[in-house]
Amino acid sequence: MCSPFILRPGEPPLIKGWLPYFGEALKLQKDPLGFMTTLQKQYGDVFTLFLGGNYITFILDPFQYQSVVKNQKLSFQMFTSKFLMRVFSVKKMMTYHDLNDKIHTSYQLLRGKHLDTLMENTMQTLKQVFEPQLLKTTSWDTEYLLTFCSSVIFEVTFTAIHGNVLAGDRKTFMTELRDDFFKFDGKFTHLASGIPIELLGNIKSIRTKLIKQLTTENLAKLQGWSEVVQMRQDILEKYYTPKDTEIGAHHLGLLWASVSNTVPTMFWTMYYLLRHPGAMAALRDEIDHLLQSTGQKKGPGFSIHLTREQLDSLVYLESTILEVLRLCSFSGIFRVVQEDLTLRLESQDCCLRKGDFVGIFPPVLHYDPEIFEAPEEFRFDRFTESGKKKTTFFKRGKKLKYYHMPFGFGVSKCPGRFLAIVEIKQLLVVFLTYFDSEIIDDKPLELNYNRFLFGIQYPDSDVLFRYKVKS
Ligand code: HEM
Repeated sequence: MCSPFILRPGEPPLIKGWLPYFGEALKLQKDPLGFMTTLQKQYGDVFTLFLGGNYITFILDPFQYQSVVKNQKLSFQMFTSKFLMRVFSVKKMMTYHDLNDKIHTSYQLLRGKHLDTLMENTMQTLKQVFEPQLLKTTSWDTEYLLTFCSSVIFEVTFTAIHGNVLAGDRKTFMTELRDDFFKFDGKFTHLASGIPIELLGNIKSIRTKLIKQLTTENLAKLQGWSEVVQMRQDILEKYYTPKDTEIGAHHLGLLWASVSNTVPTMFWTMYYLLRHPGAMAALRDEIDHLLQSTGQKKGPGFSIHLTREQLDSLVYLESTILEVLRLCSFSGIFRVVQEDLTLRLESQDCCLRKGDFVGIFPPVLHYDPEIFEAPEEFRFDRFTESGKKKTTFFKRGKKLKYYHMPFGFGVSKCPGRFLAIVEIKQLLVVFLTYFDSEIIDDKPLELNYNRFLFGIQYPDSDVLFRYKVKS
């Protein structure tokens, strides 16, 4: 869009703010939901916001999302290529569009029977992580909850997807990689918003180090790559020479996608359970019942084994995770307008300009009191009905197709969603079966909106909790 900006007929109302470049970004970051719902009351379900140098037309009515999903002239690829370049320094996606398509085909290896193998690997790593604890006496261990979740999720996910480090170096390798990863991840929104990496202290050298760890040569030192990494590598080798470090940048992208949202989801799930003993007790009951009905006794060592179907039968466990995602996801879903066009919505036609963005902001849906009663409250059984999974939610008396969108939608829907949920379920089953736990800092936490528009939000501080092997 050219400046000074003059609205053309058919274009939605524009809210520019007074700050050059940032526009309304600071207000949105301070209170994303409050700000968006105020604008919705004032301007309706369709309006354009000027944010960080971009014009983004938000469509807030969930019955209109379909028009965005179906429109072929709204591109996700253009959005994602720029993002990969800024954050991970992956350059080839900008020019080789078929590379993106090929990589997408590899994501089928994150579901179906392939997921069973990933689950097996996850259980093996959980065993490695927790077995030493189980052999300890029953004294309490005190830890920070976010630190605990980051460490376990990083190790479990990295090992399931990228493989295992040969014994000996394993712990040192994992600790160093994890620490570098979270330092890099801490500056992720800066990078995504286009701040040059040179202005971010030592992040450039940390990113270079991470990329190097994941180049062809170093990846080859890991054992048991998942099928998705194997296929990604095969595809990349057709586009790059084996020594090209950009291969490592692609793998860093996958590592980031697999860890960065799973960690805060795990954190909030544990946190809500620790602060809601009724929910914790209901989940323990559900898990105990399943273990009994599958003839599994909790012995002294680590012996649980559950299939995917058995995990899926834990409806209260799943509902708890869905509820956490509803409360803590502040992702935006974006598409780039490829040419001037008119989006036909039920209530109006909406003219859009080439190069601008269309955005959907699911938190407005997730916190809509017409869809979710008392939306601010954590209700672990919200996604259950008569002991079964609940999938029908209504607005204006009409059944909603989209009511829960922490994983995005359409072409960009998260391909790792099944793995993320299974992994969190496995960790919770292990943790609730073998350990008693208590929160120590019983202070209420808030979401820190540093990553608003990008996934699950982190808490504004860490909290202490303690756990011990059940006697
Ligand atoms: C609770 C955990 C997770 C959440 C909330 C989450 C959420 C998301 C969201 C919102 C997107 C972007 C959608 C968009 O821009 O429209 C995405 C993309 C992606 N996610 Fe996840 N994700 C999670 C875990 C995982 C895991 C475990 C993996 C494993 C590999 C993964 C792999 C990916 C990939 C590869 C993409 C990019 C897809 C593309 O380029 O189209 N995610 N995820």
